[in-house]
Amino acid sequence: MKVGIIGAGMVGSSAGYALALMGIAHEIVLVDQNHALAIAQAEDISHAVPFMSSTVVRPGDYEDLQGAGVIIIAAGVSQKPGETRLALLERNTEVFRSVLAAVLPIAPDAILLIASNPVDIMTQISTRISGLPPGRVIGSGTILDTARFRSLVGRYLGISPQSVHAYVLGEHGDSEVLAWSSAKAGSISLESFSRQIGVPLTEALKSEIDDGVRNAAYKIIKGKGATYYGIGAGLARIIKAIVQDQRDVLSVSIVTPDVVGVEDVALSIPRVIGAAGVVADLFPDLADEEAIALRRSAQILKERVDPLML
Ligand SMILES: NC(=O)C1=CN([C@@H]2O[C@H](COP(=O)(O)OP(=O)(O)OC[C@H]3O[C@@H](n4cnc5c(N)ncnc54)[C@H](O)[C@@H]3O)[C@@H](O)[C@H]2O)C=CC1
Ligand SMILES: CC(=O)C(=O)O
Repeated sequence: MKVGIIGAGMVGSSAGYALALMGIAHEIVLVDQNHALAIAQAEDISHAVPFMSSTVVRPGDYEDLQGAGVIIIAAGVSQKPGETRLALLERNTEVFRSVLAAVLPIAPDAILLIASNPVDIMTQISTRISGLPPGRVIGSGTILDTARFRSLVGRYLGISPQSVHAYVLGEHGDSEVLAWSSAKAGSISLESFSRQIGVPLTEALKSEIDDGVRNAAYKIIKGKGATYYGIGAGLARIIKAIVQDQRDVLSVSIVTPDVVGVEDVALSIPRVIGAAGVVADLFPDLADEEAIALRRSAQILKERVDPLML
């Protein structure tokens, strides 16, 4: 499959690098308004290819995205230290209007994979502007937050993050919800697992993990200016599910008809992803306080997105 990446900055290039290492696309085309950057990133990534795969990585213009199966949109501005994702909304909405106007006539059948922040709202705007079915306009949503959650829980419990089955729901942002009540280690509830191995899952420990997940981006951006390796791998993981029609359950954001009583809002819950994009939504069983927090998260997004949908 040909994969297009619009925005060859830190996130777009990291996704390209992860994809090239995984060898799941036969061609990757990098497009950026800074064409010199796209040329340099494509050349640099292509030098990793001989070690791992045979993917062709090249810079291009919008016309070169013709025939792409998936197009990542990672163009726009990113957070400065201390800035929230929602603060990027106006600036990135403008960027998306021009990017979508350029790409949709060239690649009308591509699945759009949105990374730019605030990712849930950019996903909803892209769904509206493109007129594509919601399952074909996928925001990376909380795929990264879920990875952070699994990583921290795995570290505390002394098990592989891949054996931790736990999701972050709602906004990819400050109001996100860690779904502790449905989290499992293997097939065992976290509560039972932690008791059995003698590592009690105290409220203090949960609160520390919550802070580690919710504030990871702020801490990383303060330390190095941006986050990109995690989301780069997450975007590549979503594309793998599409290219290989894997029917994986991943937490991603699409416009959803009803989320705990909030209608038509893009946010993350676990969803089944295959060749056609998102093919099923899964609503986890939640504790009462988690359902209330998810509703609040949905409302926060809805209040920001509704004025843009007029
Ligand atoms: N979804 C997630 O989990 C994450 C999302 N992000 C978001 O991803 C976005 C990109 O972040 P970075 O790559 O760090 O930023 P960056 O500044 O390194 O790259 C952005 C690129 O977009 C390009 N660009 C801007 N306007 C454009 C246009 N109209 N057409 C084509 N290209 C255009 C710029 O030239 C630049 O190369 C930000 O909105 C950031 O907040 C960042 C990390 C995680
Ligand atoms: C920047 C961002 O959205 C993240 O790292 O979660």
